[in-house]
Amino acid sequence: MTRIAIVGVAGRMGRTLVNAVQQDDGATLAGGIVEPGSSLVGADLGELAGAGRVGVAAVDSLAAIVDDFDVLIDFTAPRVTLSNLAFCAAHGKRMVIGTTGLSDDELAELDGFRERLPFVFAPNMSVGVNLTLKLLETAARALGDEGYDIEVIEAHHRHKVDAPSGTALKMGEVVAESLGRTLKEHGVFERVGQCGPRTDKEIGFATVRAGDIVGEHTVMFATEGERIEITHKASSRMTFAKGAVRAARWVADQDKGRYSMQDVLGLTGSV
Ligand SMILES: NC(=O)C1=CN([C@@H]2O[C@H](COP(=O)(O)OP(=O)(O)OC[C@H]3O[C@@H](n4cnc5c(N)ncnc54)[C@H](OP(=O)(O)O)[C@@H]3O)[C@@H](O)[C@H]2O)C=CC1
Ligand SMILES: O=C(O)C1=N[C@H](C(=O)O)C[C@H](O)C1
Repeated sequence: MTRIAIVGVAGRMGRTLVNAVQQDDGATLAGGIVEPGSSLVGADLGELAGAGRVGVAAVDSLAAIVDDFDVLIDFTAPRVTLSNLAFCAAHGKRMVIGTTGLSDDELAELDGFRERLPFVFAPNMSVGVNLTLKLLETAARALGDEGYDIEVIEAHHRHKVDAPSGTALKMGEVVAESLGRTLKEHGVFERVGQCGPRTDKEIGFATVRAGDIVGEHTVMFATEGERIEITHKASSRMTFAKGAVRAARWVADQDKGRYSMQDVLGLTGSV
């Protein structure tokens, strides 16, 4: 039985994760962390998540539950996640990280933990998106150098704080790598005013923020006379949460290292 603690347990993903852990026979809910000083300290995690009383109270520090859990699931914010990595590395814990919006420097800092603890880091934990990454690799190899323009379009709820989404960036990276390009050189993240026609090799990104959209991603391959669109639509956060719990059970048996959802799902290859 994997003992799981959830940080950011009052958030959209945190609450969904409580339900996902409760529904998983191989996992047990060992703790939940809210922001320091939060009025939710002491609240029952199940009641917080609308899952009924579970008898585990929210705390506001990892130190308060350090002996209770094996794996920490973290869907919060970049600086919070990096601080939790340091804590988990120092205390022999494992992590599953879904946080997006890390800067290049923050990504380098995160990567530095690969020799200090086992952790899974993925911008999208759904099985569907991770399969889509494989489809994109195949499509890019077949179409990308044949005059097809590549655009990535994503839509999310009005509360999302980072853009483009981590998933959109990952999709762009997979396509770029398959074609020997980089997003640094070929990514186009803004078009406004007299920006001129598109160049052949650019990979464009477009972002929608509206209402309660859970998460939608399309990669378009367009040329004269036809257009191929590969789309994934999430309609419930439970798809991410179930993936994260699966990753937590998996990482509990791994050696130190940084892993992706491709590793968890056994989808071999470069993504
Ligand atoms: N990889 C994946 O599959 C997915 C990734 N995500 C990513 O997960 C992240 C969170 O998304 P979402 O749940 O929608 O965001 P929310 O804002 O709903 O949740 C984040 C939570 O973290 C809490 N928090 C902030 N600082 C701390 C701290 N120091 N200690 C404990 N808790 C803290 C916040 O508390 P407070 O409200 O008090 O500020 C909030 O409850 C985003 O980066 C998002 O992109 C989302 C869905 C799927
Ligand atoms: O913030 C969200 O909600 C989501 N974020 C992730 C991302 O940035 O890709 C994954 C999912 O699309 C939902």
